Order: sequence, then C-alpha cells, then structure tokens
Amino acid sequence: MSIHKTLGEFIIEKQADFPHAKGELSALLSAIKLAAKIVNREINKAGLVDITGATGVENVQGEQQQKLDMYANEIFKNALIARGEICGIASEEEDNYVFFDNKNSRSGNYVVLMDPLDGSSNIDVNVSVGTIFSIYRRVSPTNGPVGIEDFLQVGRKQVAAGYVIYGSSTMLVYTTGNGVHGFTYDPSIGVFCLSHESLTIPKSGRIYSINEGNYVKFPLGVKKYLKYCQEEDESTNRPYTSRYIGSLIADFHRNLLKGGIYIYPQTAQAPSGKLRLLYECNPIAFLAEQAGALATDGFSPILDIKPTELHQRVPFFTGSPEMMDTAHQFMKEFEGS
Ligand SMILES: O=P(O)(O)OC[C@H]1O[C@](O)(COP(=O)(O)O)[C@@H](O)[C@@H]1O
Ligand SMILES: [Mg+2]
Ligand SMILES: [Mg+2]
Repeated sequence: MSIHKTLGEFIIEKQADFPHAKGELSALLSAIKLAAKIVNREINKAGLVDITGATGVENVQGEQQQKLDMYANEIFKNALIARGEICGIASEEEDNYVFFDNKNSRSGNYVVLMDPLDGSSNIDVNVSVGTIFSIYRRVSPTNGPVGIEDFLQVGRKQVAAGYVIYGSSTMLVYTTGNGVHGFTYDPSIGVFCLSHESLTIPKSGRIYSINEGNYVKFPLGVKKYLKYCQEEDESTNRPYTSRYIGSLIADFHRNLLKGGIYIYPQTAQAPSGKLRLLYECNPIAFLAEQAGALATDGFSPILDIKPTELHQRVPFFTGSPEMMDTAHQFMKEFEGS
C-alpha cells in the first residue's frame, strides 16, 4: 500500500518555488488547510447541525447570506488572523477589506482574498460546494496599515491561489505559479494527501457548462457558440454534452480533469456578469493558465484586468484552449450584438 506524500511535506519540498520563501507559504497554506478541515467536518453533517438555511441578512452583493457562508467566513478569517504572515483579508461576505491591526499581523507581508463558500445555492441540497482563495504580497509598507491598493492588484501578481472542493471527496487544489497540484483529504488520518500532481487540462473536450436558463439574455456570440456545441458533427465530436452543477468550483474542477468549457457571460440585466473578479475569477484564472487552460472575459485574459472595486464582477469564460479559441471566434464575430 503506497503512503501518499502529505500537503505539508509537498509544500516544504517545493519551498524554493515560492519567491521570498522563508516558510511563509507553509504558514499561509497550513492556515487554509486547517480551516478547510473544520469547514469540511461541518459540511459533512450539514443536515444534522444548525448550519443550513439563510441567516436573514443580505451581503454587499445583495444576496441572502447562508449560515454556512458566515460559518466558513469566520473559520477561515480566524485561522488566517492567527498567522503573522497575513496582514489583511477581503471576502465575499465582508463589505470592506479587514485589516488585521495587531502587532503580530502588521508585520505580515501577505493579503488573502476569499470566497469562503462557493456554490451557496447548493449547500442545503447536498451538492458539491467549495472555498476559493487568492494570495498577494502587500504593496503598502510593512508594519503600516493595509490599504485598498493591497487588494486591487492585477491577477498576474498573485503569488498563490487555490480552492477546496467539498464533494464526494474533499480536495485542496493550489498553485504558486509552478504547476497545479491536487490533494485529497483522508479523514481516517486527518491529512490532505497528494493525489493529482501537475494537473493539466485536456486541449479539448466535449463538456460545456453554462446556465442555459438565461439563454434569451445571453450575448449573440454566446448563443451562436451554444448552437455550435449542440450541432451534429461527428468529425468534431459534436454535439457536446451539457453539465452544469451551479457551483463554479465543482464545474471548473470537472472540466479541469475531463476537458470542457465553463461560461458565465454578461447578460442584458447583468452587463458585467455575476462572478466576482478578485476572489472567484482571478484565482481560478491563475490555476487555469497554470494547467494549460485559458481564462478570459470572452475577449481578453482575466489576469490582465486592472481591478477597480473589491466586489466587481466580470464575464467569465474558462476551459480547454481549443474550445476557448472557438468560443472567442464567435464572441469576436458577434461582438456588440
Ligand atoms: O445560479 P446561477 O445564476 O447559475 O449562478 C451559479 C454561480 O453562482 C455561484 O454560486 C456564485 O458563487 P457564490 O455561491 O459564492 O455566491 C457560483 O458558484 C456558480 O457558478
Ligand atoms: Mg462563489
Ligand atoms: Mg460564496
């Protein structure tokens, strides 16, 4: 029976990959690893504990906050605040960024942006959900207060990003800019073990993920691409098959392993789409590009977008490069209509 390498061992081994290393990545990821285990424990018994349903409070996005959104937000925040490397966080569930104003954290060099619970609409129905994180080095002077500029950095500046998927098994998948690596949680020994080293997405695939319930509101380029996916043509493996879980992390993870494309486009009602640039699209885009996939707003790379607001939204296209190229051709051809 082979004993898999643990996440902790792998991080130590890969330490040299992380600029300014000095053990800071280990501390950052061990905080996330610990919080993921605690949230995983509660999710696994969600029906038995008072953790399902809404809190009755609306978050800054105008969405009903779910109890598990808030629980995960507190667990990750508290795990991060306890580590001196991190001087501040931004979260989907916090109106503004949070500055860890204590002596220990002030000297921290990193900020974390997170979506503590992704796929909130699936919490109560036992469908895979996730946590997404993005890590930057601060740009404001160390030992001083954190500023908005520390959070509004282009995605290319990320030093690490990843997600936890709470599904049939629980996995943590991350990158520090040296490939994408996946670790599966073994509850019997309480550790994340290396199960998917150097993940790369298949060049093409047969899966498209989009909420077709919004079809009539889609831009013409997206409508045309969907028709292309559904046409009969054996030579190009079409029609493709539609798979949409409604949890960005679960849809992305499946496509990463099998090949495919995920699209959450702009609509007439939501000209910037739904997904948030800083703690959903940037971290996924960093992982995607590291795994040989593309991630764009339908036209240009997500990682080159200069953020202007903490909770700004962007149209999001990501997936196998050949499928993305085709989708881009339709978006270009029907741009503006
Ligand atoms: O229900 P819709 O409009 O298809 O939206 C589903 C999308 O919204 C999200 O749930 C948004 O994320 P949160 O659950 O973190 O708010 C994504 O995970 C998912 O891909
Ligand atoms: Mg989300
Ligand atoms: Mg969320």
